Amino acid sequence: MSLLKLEHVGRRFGALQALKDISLAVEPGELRAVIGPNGAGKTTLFNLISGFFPPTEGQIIFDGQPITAVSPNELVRRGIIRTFQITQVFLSLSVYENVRVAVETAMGLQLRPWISRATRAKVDEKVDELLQVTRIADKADRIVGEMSHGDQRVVEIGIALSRHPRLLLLDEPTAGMGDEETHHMTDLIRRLNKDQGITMLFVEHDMAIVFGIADRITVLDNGTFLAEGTAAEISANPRVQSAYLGTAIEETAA
Ligand SMILES: Nc1ncnc2c1ncn2[C@@H]1O[C@H](COP(=O)(O)OP(=O)(O)OP(=O)(O)O)[C@@H](O)[C@H]1O
Repeated sequence: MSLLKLEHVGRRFGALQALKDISLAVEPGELRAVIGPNGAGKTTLFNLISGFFPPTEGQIIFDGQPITAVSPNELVRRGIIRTFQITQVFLSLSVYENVRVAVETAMGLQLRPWISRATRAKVDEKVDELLQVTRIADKADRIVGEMSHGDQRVVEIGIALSRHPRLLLLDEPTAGMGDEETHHMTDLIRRLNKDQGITMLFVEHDMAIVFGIADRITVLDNGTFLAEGTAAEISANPRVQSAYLGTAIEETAA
């Protein structure tokens, strides 16, 4: 069974049809990229899946259940995690403290005046695990507000992981990053998908990343579904080339 399904989904904003008749299915364990030119509807698609607003047409199904009218908070509980949606990065706190607060919140401990030693040990263990997975343990004591943009986004992902995502939505995960940070983020996405089995949907403008790591790629154009397939299929698709990619693909292949 597909983890996520969109059936003829559309979204209007007044007279503007931002998305029209989008149907797609994401399988468990998939790493799916969503690409398209500016204004194609990628962010709108993420907003619909994460419950930020409902579709005006069609149906969204997650894990076999319709979620079209489910609130964002309930979707987080069910495992649809979008980085900015749950991100409460406290800039004045350290990486460790940020991840600890996230883990405590995910465990329902934030309002408890007192935490037992056993529970504290469990929290510490989970925080350590997340710092290891995201490979940011060596910066655990750094104040987040003083870190680079790339490191802050890695902390965001650590926080997202504390929620046990079943579907992780990443909106331009490498935007504004230098080469080294981009490499770290790309490697993290790949490891979370391949080693931890987290199903992911990511919007990305950097075609080298998209073609390098995505299992499948969905292409939107002007609010409509243009194509879907593997990197090889998409790069060979004449409709995609003429609508959008052309030179970007040639540059990536060169
Ligand atoms: N809340 C909104 N109210 C009105 N119009 C909106 C809203 N959100 C998006 N739109 C419009 O919907 C269309 C699709 O926008 P969207 O942001 O989803 O595209 P995108 O593919 O994410 O673009 P980009 O790559 O530039 O981020 C655009 O015409 C945009 O102006």
